[in-house]
Amino acid sequence: MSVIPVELGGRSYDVHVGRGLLETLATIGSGLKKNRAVPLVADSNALAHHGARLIGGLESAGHRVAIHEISGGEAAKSWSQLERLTDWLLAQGVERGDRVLALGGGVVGDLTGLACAILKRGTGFIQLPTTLLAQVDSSVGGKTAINTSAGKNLVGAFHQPSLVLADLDTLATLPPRELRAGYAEVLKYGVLGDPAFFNWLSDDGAAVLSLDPEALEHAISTSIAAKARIVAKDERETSGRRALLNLGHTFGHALEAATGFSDRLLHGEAVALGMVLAARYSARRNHLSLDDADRVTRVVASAGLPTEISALGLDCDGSALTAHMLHDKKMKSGTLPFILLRGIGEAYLARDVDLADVAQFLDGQSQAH
Ligand SMILES: NC(=O)c1ccc[n+]([C@@H]2O[C@H](COP(=O)([O-])OP(=O)(O)OC[C@H]3O[C@@H](n4cnc5c(N)ncnc54)[C@H](O)[C@@H]3O)[C@@H](O)[C@H]2O)c1
Ligand SMILES: O=C(O)C(=O)C[C@@H](O)[C@H](O)[C@H](O)COP(=O)(O)O
Ligand SMILES: [Zn+2]
Repeated sequence: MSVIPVELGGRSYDVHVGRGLLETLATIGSGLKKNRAVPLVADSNALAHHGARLIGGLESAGHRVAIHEISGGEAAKSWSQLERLTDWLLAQGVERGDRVLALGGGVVGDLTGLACAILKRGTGFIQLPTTLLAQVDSSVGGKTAINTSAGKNLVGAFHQPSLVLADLDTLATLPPRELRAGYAEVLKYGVLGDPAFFNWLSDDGAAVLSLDPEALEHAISTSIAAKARIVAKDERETSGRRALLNLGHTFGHALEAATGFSDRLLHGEAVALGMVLAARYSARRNHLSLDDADRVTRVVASAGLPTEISALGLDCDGSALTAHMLHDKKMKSGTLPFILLRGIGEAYLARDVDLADVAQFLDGQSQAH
């Protein structure tokens, strides 16, 4: 078991990583109240597989639990689900000092986090991530959001949880495709800032994907620690440091929009392909060697993640993809910075990228393979 602090002054919290954690929630200083039922917002699959351990542990400690179930992936990050959830939390009589539990992947975490950010202008919540992606990324750092018809995560807030429990036992029931999608965000930490981690993943990534206990814990703890360090320095993405966590996302979010936020392309898959595109675009600008761009492509491909736009069967061209990027939250004074690479482990913010050139590059990518 390891405990990784996220240092944010008065809003600091710990991320616990280990096995059998869900059943111990009530005993690890979680601040849950006993005067009314603990509100649990749960992904339906996570609830079916792991709810009993969590609820059993809470009930043995004298808590009652009220459950709000959410089903259905990315589509649940919507205004209608946000309204349903906030109405339910109000009906439960939730107070600001309570702790709402979010059990599930990034979808439930993002939705619950946003509901808690706006409920009574700020209500406490605890992240109980049950996907690899949520454990290494979305449960940490306080970005919360829903999607709108204009694009991805366009309505949201920064709202930190008070505790995160990443229970590795939950990953045993995760579909292989979801595990690979989460692995894309693990790879991201190596590509953006940690060449030794990238090399380790290139050599031992298969052990992570086969849920080897030691490899898994190392990959997850290293990823969380990397994210915690960045978030502690730039919580609200103002200095440019946190924007590096967006590596692969400028391309990725546009691809998610182009595929209608559907199961055709999961968020992690879009990030994987987006990282490959960021590496190839960096090479096009002669900032990254072709050899390093190929290394990124190979490590993504060897995890069974997508590396070619052409395989998506999109019916839109490069300029349609760059049009989606115009809503990107990094946009400043009409210019969109891109996270590009000078080397593996050396991401930087490029503020001089011409979107017309990106569109041309994307057209080339769609035809190249
Ligand atoms: N806030 C952030 O910083 C941040 C970071 C990265 C990603 N995200 C967001 O996270 C979302 C993606 O999250 P995700 O990949 O976890 O997807 P998800 O929440 O949709 O979960 C993926 C699938 O796994 C199922 N599932 C969850 N836990 C399970 C378990 N233990 N066993 C079996 N099935 C299980 C779910 O029902 C769902 O079908 C995207 O919306 C993305 O934008 C946010
Ligand atoms: O925590 C961050 O910062 C990230 O950028 C992590 C990303 O993996 C995540 O997908 C995030 O939600 C994207 O943020 P957005 O600001 O581009 O919506
Ligand atoms: Zn992401």
